[in-house]
Amino acid sequence: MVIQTMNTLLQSLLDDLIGELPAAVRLQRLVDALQAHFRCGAVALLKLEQDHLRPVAVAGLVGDALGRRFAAGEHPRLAAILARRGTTCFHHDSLLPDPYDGLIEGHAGEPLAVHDCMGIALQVDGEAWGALTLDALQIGTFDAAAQTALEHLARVVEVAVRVGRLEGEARALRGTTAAPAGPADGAHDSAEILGQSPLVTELLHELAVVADAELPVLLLGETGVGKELFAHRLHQLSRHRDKPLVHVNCAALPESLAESELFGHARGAFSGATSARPGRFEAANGGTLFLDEVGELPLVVQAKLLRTLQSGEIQRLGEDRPRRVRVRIIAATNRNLREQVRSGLFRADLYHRLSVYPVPIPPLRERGRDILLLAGRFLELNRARLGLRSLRLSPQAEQALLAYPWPGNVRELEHVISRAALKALSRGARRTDIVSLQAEWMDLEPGLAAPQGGHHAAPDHHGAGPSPAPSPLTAPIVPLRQGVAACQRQAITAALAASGGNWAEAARSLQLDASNLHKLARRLGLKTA
Ligand SMILES: Nc1ncnc2c1ncn2[C@@H]1O[C@H](COP(=O)(O)OP(=O)(O)OP(=O)(O)O)[C@@H](O)[C@H]1O
Repeated sequence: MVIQTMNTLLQSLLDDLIGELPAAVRLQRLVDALQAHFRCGAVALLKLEQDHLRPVAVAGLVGDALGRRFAAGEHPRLAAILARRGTTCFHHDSLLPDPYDGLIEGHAGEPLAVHDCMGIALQVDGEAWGALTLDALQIGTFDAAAQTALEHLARVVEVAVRVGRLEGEARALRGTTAAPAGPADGAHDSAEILGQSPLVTELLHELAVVADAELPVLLLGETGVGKELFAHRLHQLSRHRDKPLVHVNCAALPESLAESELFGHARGAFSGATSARPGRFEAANGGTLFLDEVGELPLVVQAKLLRTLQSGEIQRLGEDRPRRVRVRIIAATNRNLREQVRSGLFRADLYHRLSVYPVPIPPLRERGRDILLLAGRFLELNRARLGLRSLRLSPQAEQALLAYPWPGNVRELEHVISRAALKALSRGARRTDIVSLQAEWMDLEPGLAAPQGGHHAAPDHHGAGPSPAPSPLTAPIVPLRQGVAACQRQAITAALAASGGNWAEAARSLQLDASNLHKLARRLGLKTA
């Protein structure tokens, strides 16, 4: 790459500031330009959130780096950078551990070569915003001139962050986004929801739009896709975010107690009711009631729930007096509720009430490289929990994670990484090593087919985990048509994963016409619309 002079660099950064660019793209271009200008291995722009730093744009770091969080207290270099205003430089002989040990792209699993590192704290609107860090694999890259240049360029980065923030606020004021003011500075505004694939970005946008309406929302998706997380997100984005969010796990409510749990009871309403007690509806008054696993609600309770939704009133068990409640309902299920209605397990009228606004949450296998972002988060959590210097994925493990259909979704990914990290230790990895998790430690079933139905029709079972895949010799003989469908499903899922959920790109890689791909995906149950 041509090394730009300071003037041409400033010119192109200013052009980006003036131009209409999504804030995240502007920050990424900035980081790429800094990497080229300083001729360094890696650049990271990190946002300070409470006590940890979250990468919002990186260049030269492995794919999962964006999903990681670096606790300032655990990384003395980052703490030192944050503690002062100017450039902080660590020379190659510094003994302080580097937060990016093992994370530099192209240096998979090797300790970082002796290198220089510098960083600078960033302030926006008079407050600490985060930091910019640069790592070079060549000693002496960050001389006095480079350190001074970083001080000038850090001001441009601060301006870019501020412009992104102001643009976000302006959009919110114009009402082009329903999201309440949040970190609109180009950083991925998703609290703890990780994901940058088109499907997740679209979903977050949809949640922001629907959050403020009083409508009930029905979150649909396979087990472990994050329905609970998205329900919390909806509540946080709603105007009732200062009011309670009450979580009810309908699957854990015994039929005999369900009514009093939801609606409360009067003193003496049943034996053991020694005092009057409000139910979950009253507890959620003014806020949100999250009915998790709503498909498991007993039919008798479904009838009472329907009455409450229709009238906006509840009646405590053993009381005649109705009480008014104002509660926003978010329900979630991994069941196919329409199927449940057909088989008489779920009331059709309640289904219609709850499904005014159904929100399908895409399964992990359709989120492309989000798998690596999430893996990065879980790697970092395990690294800290196990007290390891560095925990990363081998290139083969990365590929294996991207190709696997994830029937248990994000929860399964979390468990796979934790298990593999423990396996690494049991195989003799030392805490001071850069530990690379190997594909074979993940115990991913080869050739496991994706569950049928895609995210629009949630599967009809709970906690689906991977079932063992038979070897070709022991595989049962299946009708050829069924075998071909399984094969097609797998190829489409893999292509979608590789394209980050982009159907046009997936069609190209499968050498299919896009409309034929859509038709085939619908026929295979991978898509409904
Ligand atoms: N996008 C995401 N970013 C970060 N963490 C996630 C994301 N999605 C899911 N998780 C994590 O995955 C785990 C499972 O998520 P959650 O319990 O919300 O799934 P669920 O769909 O409600 O599952 P179930 O249907 O089995 O109840 C949680 O630990 C959650 O924090």
